[in-house]
Amino acid sequence: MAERAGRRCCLGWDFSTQQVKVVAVDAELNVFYEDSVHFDRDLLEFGTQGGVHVHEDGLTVTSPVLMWVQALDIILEKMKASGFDFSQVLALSGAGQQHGSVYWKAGASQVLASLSPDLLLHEQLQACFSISDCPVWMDSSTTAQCRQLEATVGGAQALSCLTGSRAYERFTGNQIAKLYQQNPEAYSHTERISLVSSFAASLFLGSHSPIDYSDGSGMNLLRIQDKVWSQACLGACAPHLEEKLGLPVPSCSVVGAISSYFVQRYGFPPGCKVVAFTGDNPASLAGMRLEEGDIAVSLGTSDTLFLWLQEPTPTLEGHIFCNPVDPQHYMALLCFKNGSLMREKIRDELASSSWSEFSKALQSTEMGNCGNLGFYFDVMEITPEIIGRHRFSAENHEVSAFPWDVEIRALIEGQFMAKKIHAEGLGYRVMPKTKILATGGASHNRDILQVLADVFGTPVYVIDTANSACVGSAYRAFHGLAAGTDVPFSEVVKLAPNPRLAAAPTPGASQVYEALLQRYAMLEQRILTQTRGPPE
Ligand SMILES: O=C(CO)[C@@H](O)[C@H](O)CF
Repeated sequence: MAERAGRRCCLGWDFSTQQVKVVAVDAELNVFYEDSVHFDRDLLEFGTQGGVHVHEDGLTVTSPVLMWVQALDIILEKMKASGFDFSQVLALSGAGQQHGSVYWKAGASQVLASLSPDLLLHEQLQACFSISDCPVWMDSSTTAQCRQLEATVGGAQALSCLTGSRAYERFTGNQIAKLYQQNPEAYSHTERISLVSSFAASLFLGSHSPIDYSDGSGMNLLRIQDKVWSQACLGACAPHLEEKLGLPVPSCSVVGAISSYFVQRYGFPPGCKVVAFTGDNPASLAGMRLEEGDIAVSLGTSDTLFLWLQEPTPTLEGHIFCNPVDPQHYMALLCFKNGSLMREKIRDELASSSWSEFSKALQSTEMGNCGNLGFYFDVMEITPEIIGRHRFSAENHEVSAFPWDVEIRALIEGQFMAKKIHAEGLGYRVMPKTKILATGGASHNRDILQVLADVFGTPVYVIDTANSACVGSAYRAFHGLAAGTDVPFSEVVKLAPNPRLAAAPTPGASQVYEALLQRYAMLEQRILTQTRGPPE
């Protein structure tokens, strides 16, 4: 993309599972430069698939830290070769895949502080890590450590109230516990443990960057109410852990100025500020400019809900994180595994694999589906843990089949009623100004979005989130420039392009779904009781 001279800007980085990506955003919040390096395609020597190595046990999943370092070298050299004017960069921030962890070997901080501008980063950091393969969010090898952690603090619900989530295998505290137990020598040679986000920030800082509150909430270690490490959780995972983590900081913090390496090698201005990096999902919330009371619904293979919460109600489902743009508030993530996976299966089975036929079924059936309700989980659902297809008549009798058009509406209404019910279980409440931001493949189907608007009783907007973590990071960098002035994030990003209205709730929708939602919740509990016994 051509670069106009003298364009003051901020950079937003994303160290995601499959690539490192960067965008440059100008003062009018226009994205005018973007680039990326794909690990599988551009760094073949590391031999990753989807950016990771799945180990023989089928549970352990890691990524090579030097692959991430080398990817940054490649992008910066590409930007330099393209004539990008680094001298115009006022600040930068970034995102990293959540939960992953990087283990810096003793002495690394001295190397970071004295990098030679004549060499690439990866040529100088080869010996700076006590383990070269970092556990990432797809790892599920720490079940024993999860049970130990929950037992230490009084159970799963107690851990959720403390840290925002019950113990999850991918969460960093459990990964650190596993490393300490299985490789104590590497652990003892580790001077600092970073998340992927704070590791990336450290490269730009030339020193160890602190972990921010929002990404730190994905570790099962941070007390989300008072934003300090939980001594009980630290002690349950590994000794001397607090000194290896450093103190967490507010996500909007300026953590320092860019290191001289980048000034001398690439021409960044010495005063270029580094704003704390955060997790990819918190950065996406910033990129979507979610506000209090809003919901973002990512309709992909699995569906993900991003919620903005004032007062969270931690449960055994979903995750509560500290909010990345408002230190007083929170965000929540809820994952529904049977997303497009089910929508496409039912489309193929009943609508001749045609979305237009699928839409006709939604257009020809009425809101509330004459009281028919369905639960469609061909793989074990996460929220809640149910599997199979379950259909109920208006009289709550389980039936074996619905007419094709009733089945299609029952699928979509059921998916969205589940989202509303479980979002409210986390403390979410629809507010008068609430809007839903829909993203992902299914957000291109207006009839599906109409059902979403009707079930929630709120307008649905569509927004392009292709670069949401990067763009959100650039927005957070601009917000960092205003640090100390109490300018709210929403004020900093008000010039950004607005989402487009896609569907408004049908008059009378709230009345229809108020009763149906209660039945759906009751029947969901009935299925859970039948499949796993009465609640504890
Ligand atoms: O584990 C996750 C969130 O809890 C994933 O969305 C990772 O952040 C993806 F990188």
